[in-house]
Amino acid sequence: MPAAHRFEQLGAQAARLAEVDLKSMLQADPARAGDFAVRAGPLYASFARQGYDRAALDILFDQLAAVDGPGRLRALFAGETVNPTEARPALHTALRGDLTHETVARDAHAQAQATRSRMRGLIAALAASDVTDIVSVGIGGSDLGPRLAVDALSAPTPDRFRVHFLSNVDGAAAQRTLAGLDPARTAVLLISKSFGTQETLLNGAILRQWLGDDERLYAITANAERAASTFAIAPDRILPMWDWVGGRYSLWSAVGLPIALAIGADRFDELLAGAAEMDAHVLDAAPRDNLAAWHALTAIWNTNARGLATQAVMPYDERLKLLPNYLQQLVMESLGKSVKLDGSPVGVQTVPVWWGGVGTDSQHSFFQALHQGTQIVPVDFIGVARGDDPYRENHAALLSNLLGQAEALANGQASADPHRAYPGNRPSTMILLDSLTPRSLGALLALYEHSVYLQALVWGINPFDQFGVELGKQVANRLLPAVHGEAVADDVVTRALLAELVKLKPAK
Ligand SMILES: O=P(O)(O)OC[C@H]1O[C@H](O)[C@H](O)[C@@H](O)[C@@H]1O
Repeated sequence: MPAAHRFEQLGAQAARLAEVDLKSMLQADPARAGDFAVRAGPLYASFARQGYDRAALDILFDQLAAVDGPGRLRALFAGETVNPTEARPALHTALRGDLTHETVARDAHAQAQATRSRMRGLIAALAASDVTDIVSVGIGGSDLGPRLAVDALSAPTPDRFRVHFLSNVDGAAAQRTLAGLDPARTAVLLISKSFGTQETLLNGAILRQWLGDDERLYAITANAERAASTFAIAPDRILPMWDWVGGRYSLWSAVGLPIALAIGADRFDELLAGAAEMDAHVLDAAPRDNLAAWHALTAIWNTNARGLATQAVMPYDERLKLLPNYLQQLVMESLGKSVKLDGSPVGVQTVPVWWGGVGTDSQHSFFQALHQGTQIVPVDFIGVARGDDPYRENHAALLSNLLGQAEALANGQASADPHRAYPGNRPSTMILLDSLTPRSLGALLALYEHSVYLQALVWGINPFDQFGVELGKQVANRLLPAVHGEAVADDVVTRALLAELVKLKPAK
């Protein structure tokens, strides 16, 4: 059956269920609470509050079968060219496990292992030195994953190194990062797959000058030549990346060095092991027992059957507050496409806008709109069973808020006063972690990676390229002389704005 017909079938299911609300679906079929849930390693996820029923789920799982989900997962792990527009495999799974006997994946895994032993050597050398602070310079995939994992997994007071991140090209970011740091006790990591990223090159130049000494300057890159030529970094201080690892899938590689410095090499290995455990689950579990399949098909349901334009992610754990930022890149850079692999239009909606914030803070800002606004926003709630802080009453309150919000969104509450009525019927997925550890975080992030891959299969798009980010960079580069006042911009609006910038700039 052509893809267009499959999406029409989904639309018909949504139309059939349009007048049925979650509360009555659960009343009619209370076994959903147990049946619409999947456990995988340290994670448990409940999809019981999504607006599909068993018949609609059958159609959804048919979608995955129609695009050979299991076969295409094997192709990903085996190192087949799953990124055809750049003629590359995407072997992030080989960075953390050894799940295929194919030569390409085996070689990738061996290179990753060799690099991890070099990382251990570097960490040991830095630990034996006077260095107390690490500045990690990178942006996008060379920043968001390490930043999230360091924030999520660091002890309340640093074990050995204080790790700082510098990404924005705004000089204020460099100024703030460096304030209070001592160059003699700081090591700098320049992380850039391409070593051609403007932000990282400019900030790298600032940091190199500030350090005044190349000894504590390191690079993690797939372009060692450029790191050596532009920053004179010696080969023993350059760790490799490879073109078979996408930037937003790279925290498992040497890009994760800030993580390993912050939490130790053993715990970094546990993060990889947690991801590998999820990889094994996703590869081996039948579609109906497969957490990534459920998660991906839920996204397809909300986007294509229900036409929902945004998706929120709400971690109820302060340590996961950067998860929405990380997922915005992983999901939206991967799935923000409108053409299929063959260049033809997808013909249906692809990625919704991903956004979110930490609970409970978000309850006091935008949850009003989730409960009573006109837009239906599906939510991924993320909770952690065991808290690690000493404040047990706070953790109980946190969990009751997590459960309470999801329940209130689903069930609503009638009132004679329309201002005080809660319509309910607002869908959410609940993802629970046993505790926040390297293992569970690794599993959670790998789950999202695989969900993204499966969504891309259903839409027929390439989740591993990101040509959309290039044009803006090119135009910005062209405009640099005009910003310096050395050229005139071609575009009439840009020209007017540049003139206003000159007028607005206060004289010193
Ligand atoms: O690691 P780099 O080559 O410096 O790239 C950093 C980031 O910038 C690019 O523009 C892409 O949008 C990202 O996918 C990438 O992670």
